[in-house]
Amino acid sequence: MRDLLQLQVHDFEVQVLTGVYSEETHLPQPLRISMTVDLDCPEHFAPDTPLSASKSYLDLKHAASEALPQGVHFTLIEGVADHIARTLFISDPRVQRVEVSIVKLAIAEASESIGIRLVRHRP
Ligand SMILES: Nc1nc2c(c(=O)[nH]1)N=C([C@H](O)[C@@H](O)CO)CN2
Repeated sequence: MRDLLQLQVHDFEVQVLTGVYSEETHLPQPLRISMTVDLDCPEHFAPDTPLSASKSYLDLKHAASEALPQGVHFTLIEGVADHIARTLFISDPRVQRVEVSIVKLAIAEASESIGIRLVRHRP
């Protein structure tokens, strides 16, 4: 089986303009975003291996916050997930697979989590 390095950020909350219905189209709403990125893995990580041998997990937070376009309304949260995946593929040729889960916090009636999971492979 091949070695695998996964970078992960879970339960990152961001405000995003999204929603299908007219009452949702004006105000940003909270999304809880989790991301897993599969990265080409070097043969060995020594104690002094620099960050350039891997990829910063902070890049995942950036893709799900500052890299999202300001003022753009995403009808579906699938569109938000797709934008995040594209940002991560473009940012680094070693990224082979991106998994993005999004929970739409504002629509829960009790403790349920409602949302989507998108898995993309490098085209
Ligand atoms: N697969 C999806 N289903 C739904 C979405 C969505 O973004 N992806 N959005 C909505 C509405 O915006 C809903 O959250 C408002 O109550 C419904 N279904």
